[in-house]
Amino acid sequence: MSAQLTEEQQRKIEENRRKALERRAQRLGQTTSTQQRHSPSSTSNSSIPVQNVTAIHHVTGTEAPRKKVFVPPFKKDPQSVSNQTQHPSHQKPFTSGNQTIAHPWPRACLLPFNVKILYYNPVFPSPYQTQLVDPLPFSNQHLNNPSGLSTGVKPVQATPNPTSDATACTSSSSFYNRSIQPAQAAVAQLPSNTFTPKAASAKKPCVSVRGKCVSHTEGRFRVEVRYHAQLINVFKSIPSKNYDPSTKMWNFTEAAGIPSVYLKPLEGKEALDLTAAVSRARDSVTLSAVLKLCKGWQKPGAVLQGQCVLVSRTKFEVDVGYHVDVITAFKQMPTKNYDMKTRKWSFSLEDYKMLMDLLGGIAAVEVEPLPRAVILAFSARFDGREASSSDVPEADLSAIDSTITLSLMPFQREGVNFAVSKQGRLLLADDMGLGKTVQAICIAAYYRKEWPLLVVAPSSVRFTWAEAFRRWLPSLNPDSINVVVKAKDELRSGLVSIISYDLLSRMEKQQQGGNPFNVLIMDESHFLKNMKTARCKAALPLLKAAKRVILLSGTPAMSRPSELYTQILAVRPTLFPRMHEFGVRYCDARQGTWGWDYSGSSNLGELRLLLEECLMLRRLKSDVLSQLPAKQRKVVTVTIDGINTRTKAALSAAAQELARGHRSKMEEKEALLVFYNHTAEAKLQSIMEYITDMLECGREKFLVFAHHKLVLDHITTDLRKKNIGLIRIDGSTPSAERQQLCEKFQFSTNTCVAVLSITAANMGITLHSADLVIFAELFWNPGILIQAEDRVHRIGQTSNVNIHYLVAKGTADDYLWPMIQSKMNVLEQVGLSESNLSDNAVNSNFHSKDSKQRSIMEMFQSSFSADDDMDEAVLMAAANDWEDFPPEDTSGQH
Ligand SMILES: Nc1ncnc2c1ncn2[C@@H]1O[C@H](COP(=O)(O)OP(=O)(O)OP(=O)(O)O)[C@@H](O)[C@H]1O
Repeated sequence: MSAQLTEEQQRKIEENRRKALERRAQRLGQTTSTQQRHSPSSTSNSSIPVQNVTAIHHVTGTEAPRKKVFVPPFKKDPQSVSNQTQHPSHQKPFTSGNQTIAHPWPRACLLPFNVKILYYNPVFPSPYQTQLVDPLPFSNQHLNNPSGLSTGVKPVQATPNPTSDATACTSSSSFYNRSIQPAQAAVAQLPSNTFTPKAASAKKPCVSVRGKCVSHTEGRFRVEVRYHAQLINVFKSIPSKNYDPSTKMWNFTEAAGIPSVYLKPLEGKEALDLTAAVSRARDSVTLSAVLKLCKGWQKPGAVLQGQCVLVSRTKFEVDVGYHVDVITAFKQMPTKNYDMKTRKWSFSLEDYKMLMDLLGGIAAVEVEPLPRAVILAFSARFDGREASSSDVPEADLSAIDSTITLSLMPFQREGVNFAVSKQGRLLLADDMGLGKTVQAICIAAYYRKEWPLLVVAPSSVRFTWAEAFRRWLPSLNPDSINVVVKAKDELRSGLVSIISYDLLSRMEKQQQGGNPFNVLIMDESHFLKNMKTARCKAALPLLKAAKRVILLSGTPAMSRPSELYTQILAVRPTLFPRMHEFGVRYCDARQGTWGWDYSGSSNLGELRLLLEECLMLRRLKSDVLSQLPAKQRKVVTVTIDGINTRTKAALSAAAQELARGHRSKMEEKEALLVFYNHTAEAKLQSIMEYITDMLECGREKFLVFAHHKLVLDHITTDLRKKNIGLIRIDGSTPSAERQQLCEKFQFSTNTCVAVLSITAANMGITLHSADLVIFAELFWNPGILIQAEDRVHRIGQTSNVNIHYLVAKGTADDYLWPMIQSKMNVLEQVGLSESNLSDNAVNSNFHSKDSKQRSIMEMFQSSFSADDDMDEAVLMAAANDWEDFPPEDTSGQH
């Protein structure tokens, strides 16, 4: 940096700084003395904020000339600076115990007029940060001050914690890392017996009420202070207030963080003393400081407010109205850029520090700095050091099954690299169908030595996960995969456990007791979006304990940024330890009568950049279309565990009947149909569960194909109950209506689902506004399935198409699916089917190893072989007729 600043630039900076100081001094009616202090020959005081000069030194990288050595104005000379931190008179305790100390100062002088209180600047800490105070994390930005008591204390961003935020804050030489942890600063650098109450009161003639913040219950602090009517009004205005009759004290949440306060008096002994008083001890602070921690704080005298916003990985923009000094400061920045269209100035991040210093010196203007999280995340760029490389290093996957590593598409491999570069903590937000499962398994396998692994997923895909592990990690013993299906099942019985969110919330006790799952995959992690839900409450302790956290969601936030908060917290707890900090910056937080409203959105571009830098990887289909097959089929293993005993009995009777053999071909077909029919009934619940999950996962438009009227009716009724917009086309839909229905689906945003009969709606209609087709049931003729798939996979489709086949174990699907697969492969070989099922979707586990079942399958194949001249209309009629039978007759006799 220093190399880039010419002498002329440095002179201008200095001149501008001096002008600003002069203006401020004039306002304070102290022009003469200030000017004296800033005369080039002066080596003592200055009213420029501490950070300004130190920051400039940092930027220039040169040894600070003597004349620039800044001495805080409340010090008489440099020697007194050391007095501030080392003088024995400061080494007495401020209070004894938690007693409230009555103070003789008049209330109106809670903060003396000549005390200038600045944000603690986590970015450019000054050498005087021994004055930092951690007033508990009382940090409560909700502390509002309608009484008008407030001046002077400004809420500050939390100090970065370099140790806890290893990924973002990697270099100890970074100036971010030099900042002092507020609490530590106060404790470490101020002797515990810094100040006596007597001394404090003697030196603070302007505080009428003195109190302190102390821990109350977990997550709350209370303010110990004697009665003060105006103060009570302030307390009452704080959303998290609570009055505890037993202690007769008010307590508040340690909500959104302002963990430190930096008071910097302009001049005068009182001011000095106040600063010292505030610095007393980590849990003790003048109450005035508490009262000033309000959102609406303004720099005294500031008439123009502005904001810094990150606009790219290397640039930030300052959004502020016109002010001549501001423009002058802007023009001094080496990387300045003015956009004529937006009329905004932007700069490279390495200019941030210098610019903020200059702007800080302009009293009439207050510019909100970039959030702490942004500064942490992009620390190397602020430092002027280029981030080592934007390329993510290649992870060594040699220890992982080659079945998976060799199958990864290039973008999936990049996903794994990204995850490893983030130490296995990430939110993988790839578009739906891009293979998040395969990437997550590969990432988890990279950390295999740290297992046990827990997968939490929507209940409809638990078994699909188990199948995926078997498919992709053949080295994993299948017996070590434990799908938890009942609340009383042992959660930790396998090396890999798979559980649904809902079941997890019913197993809380068990989880708390056991060893942590070091590696955690949370599928459809937006299920965690609401902190108050049971599923989120159950997941949070697991997330806290896990070393690796792999969140998967194609739609991490469905409608507002606040939905991202818990997911960010899960992956990077130190980024925004408190919701309020996140809410103010990205959710346009507004205080209402009943508390804060975080339902809005603000600074979204910056949020995206931040997430991408720290924890999130998102690729859209359009980004990787060239790597994708046009059609991607997936087998979703659903369970029929929840079916009633009657259906279960009927299903097994049908299976037995089919296995009995010795029958005519006609009898065989009938037996197969009965089995097929009972399968439909058995799958009803899981079909609906899967469709519901798809909707909850943000699938906006999709097709559901089924064969039986029973299934079509069930889906339609259930979706209508849920107020989901749908169209239905089956054999009874008049041809004249079909086109209308298709147009409704294509063009209406409210129509989400097309419920279609496999046989009646597999041709002649276009529904390519969707890119997902779900087959709730299978059908023995793959040609018909392919035709049905092509309702979305046709000219006009710009995306790749996902096809999900719902297959239930222990049903006719066990036989139908392999048959469909082999037939599709035949079709593909002759160029009639576009993607190879065995490559993309089929799991070999669907080939039953049971010899008896194999023979049934063969029978199926022969019964429904392409050569068979069976009249499908007859089959269909038989299948549909079946529904008219009362339950007791559905045991296969019809
Ligand atoms: N590299 C690959 N090789 C072969 N098949 C793949 C590969 N990646 C993904 N697939 C297949 O693509 C289909 C979709 O993948 P997957 O279900 O993991 O996507 P997803 O991103 O989790 O989708 P969703 O968000 O809808 O759950 C699956 O059948 C999967 O087996």
